[in-house]
Amino acid sequence: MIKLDNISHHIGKQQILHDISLSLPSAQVIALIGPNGAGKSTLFSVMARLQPLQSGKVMFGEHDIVSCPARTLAKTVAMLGQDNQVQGRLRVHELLMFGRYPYHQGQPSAEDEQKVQEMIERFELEPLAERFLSTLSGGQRQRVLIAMIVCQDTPYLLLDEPLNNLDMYHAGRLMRELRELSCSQQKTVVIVLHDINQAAQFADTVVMMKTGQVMAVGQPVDVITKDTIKDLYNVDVTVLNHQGRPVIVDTLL
Ligand SMILES: Nc1ncnc2c1ncn2[C@@H]1O[C@H](COP(=O)(O)OP(=O)(O)OP(=O)(O)O)[C@@H](O)[C@H]1O
Repeated sequence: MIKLDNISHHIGKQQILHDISLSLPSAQVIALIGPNGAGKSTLFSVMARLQPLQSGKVMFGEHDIVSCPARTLAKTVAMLGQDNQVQGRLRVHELLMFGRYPYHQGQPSAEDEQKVQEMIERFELEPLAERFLSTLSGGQRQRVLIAMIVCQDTPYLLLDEPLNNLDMYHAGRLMRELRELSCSQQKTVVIVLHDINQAAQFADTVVMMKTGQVMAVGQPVDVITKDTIKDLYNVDVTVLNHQGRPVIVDTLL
C-alpha cells in the first residue's frame, strides 16, 4: 500500500499541494488524472524524494521515504518523469542496464542480463536493442525509457504521462503490460494520464486532482461522471458505458 498523510508543498510562496491524504491499494493500476497544473508531477516528485518532503508522511509499504536509505528506496520505487533527457552515446540495451544499477552497482550479473533481455522481449524492443538512443524516434525513446524503469524491478512504479508520443498500438500494449505486471507480479502502478478513456478502461482506481487537492478517489465507473469531468476540466461530456467501464465523449454543442 502507498500511504500519503497530510502532504503539503510550497514552491516559493505558492502552495502547490494542499494537505493530501491517500491510501492506495497494492497490486493495482491507479490512474492520477487532473488538469494541467493540478500538482500531479509535483506530488510524484515529492513521493519519489526528488523534492524534499516539506510536511506530512509518505510510506511505500513499510518504507518511510524520509528514513529509507537511498539504495533501498531505489529498489522500492521507480519513477518515469515528464522531462526525460537521456544524454550520452548509449545503446538501448545499455540504458536498460542502468535500470539495474541499484542491484549491480556497476557490475552486472547474469541475472541483470536476464532481466534486461526479459524487458527487451516484454516491450518488443528487439529491433531497437543495438540502436543508439540518439537515433530513435520520440515514441521509440519513450518506450525504451519505460522499459528501463520497469527493469528497476520495484514493487511501486510512478509513471508521469508515459503515453506521451505513443501511437494507439503501443499505448494499448503498454497499458496491458502494466495491468499484467500488477496482476502477475503484484506491482503497484500509479500513472498520470490525460486520456480519461485510457484511465477508464485500464485503471483499477482513479484519483482525481485539481488545484493541489484530491477531489475524488474510486473505481472508474464511480468517479468518472458527467459532473466530476465538468468540475475537473470544465468540459461537458456524455458518459457511455462499455462492459461496465465508462467511456466519455466530448458533447457537441
Ligand atoms: N519550479 C517551479 N516554480 C514555480 N512554480 C512551479 C514550479 N514547478 C511547478 N510549479 C507550479 O506548480 C503547479 C503544479 O505543477 P505540476 O507540474 O505539478 O502540475 P501537473 O498536474 O503535473 O500539470 P501538467 O498536467 O501540466 O503536467 C503549477 O501551477 C506549476 O506552474
